[in-house]
Amino acid sequence: MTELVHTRSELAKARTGLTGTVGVVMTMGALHPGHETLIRAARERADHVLVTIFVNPLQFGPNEDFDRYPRTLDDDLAVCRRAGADLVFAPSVTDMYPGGQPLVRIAPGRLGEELEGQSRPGFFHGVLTVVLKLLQLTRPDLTFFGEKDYQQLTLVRRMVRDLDVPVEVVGVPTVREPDGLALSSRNRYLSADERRVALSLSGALRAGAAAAGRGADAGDVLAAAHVVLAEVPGVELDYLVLTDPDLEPGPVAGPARLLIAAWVGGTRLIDNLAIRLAPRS
Ligand SMILES: Nc1ncnc2c1ncn2[C@@H]1O[C@H](COP(=O)(O)OP(=O)(O)OP(=O)(O)O)[C@@H](O)[C@H]1O
Ligand SMILES: CC(C)(CO)[C@@H](O)C(=O)[O-]
Ligand code: BAL
Repeated sequence: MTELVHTRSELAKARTGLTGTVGVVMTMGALHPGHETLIRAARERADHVLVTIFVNPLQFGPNEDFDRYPRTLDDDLAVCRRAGADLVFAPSVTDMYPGGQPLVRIAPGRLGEELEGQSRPGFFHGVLTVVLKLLQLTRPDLTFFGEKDYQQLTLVRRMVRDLDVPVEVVGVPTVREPDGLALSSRNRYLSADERRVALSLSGALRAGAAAAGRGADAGDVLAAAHVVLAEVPGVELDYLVLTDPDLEPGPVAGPARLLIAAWVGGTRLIDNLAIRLAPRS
């Protein structure tokens, strides 16, 4: 059975009933099979699974899609039930931020200002602040994050390490459509034509990975990815970078990560792939 609670006092009461280990999956709702995979991963590792559903205003910029972000609680509950969640916490904005906008926020540091943070100022302050609040409220042993949001996963790991938060962060590989498109709640904004255009993001990443497999260096990996993007009109590239797997600055060799963000019509999409470069000689 999946119990639904909305307030922090209901959560506190329901949480005391969860004996044994607890795994938490944090989401903004509009659940899809990517989220379901996170819930099932939590199911395998923990005695109880708690899902949070909260569209966090703190991580949206003034011109972003907070108001139109899909809110589909009934459908989301069906997904949670099917995937075996025990408890769903779907608070209101007032319940999460009873004093209004928090004065104290988590500062994500250098990495929080790059890539997603450069295009979405304040984004990771908002994400890490709500993630820490949800960790305090739910007190899990394990928490599960998707590799689709790779920089977010990396920063959550860093926060947990740097601030000694007593939780294990588990990364879950990206779930894709059969044609390669990374599942994302924002995919529902795409028209059929835009969806075809959006395939060039994963196509570019795959072309980069294939070039690396043929022994290409970092420059040629990026060039191979750019070729795919150049073939498809309608993609407005934000960034395409090849970086260290921990997103540390400096030259890249051996294991690496290729990350992309682009606009397709009015929708901003992200994706990434693990790449193995030949070691530097
Ligand atoms: N395709 C996917 N594969 C694996 N994990 C995913 C996938 N999509 C989302 N997740 C993970 O689910 C969690 C909640 O993400 P969120 O609710 O923002 O969904 P989303 O699809 O990323 O939404 P959006 O389109 O708004 O970015 C995050 O840890 C995210 O990385
Ligand atoms: C982690 C998160 C639930 C925080 O609002 C959100 O950024 C998301 O859904 O990835
Ligand atoms: N999927 C991460 C949350 C966001 O894009 O707002």
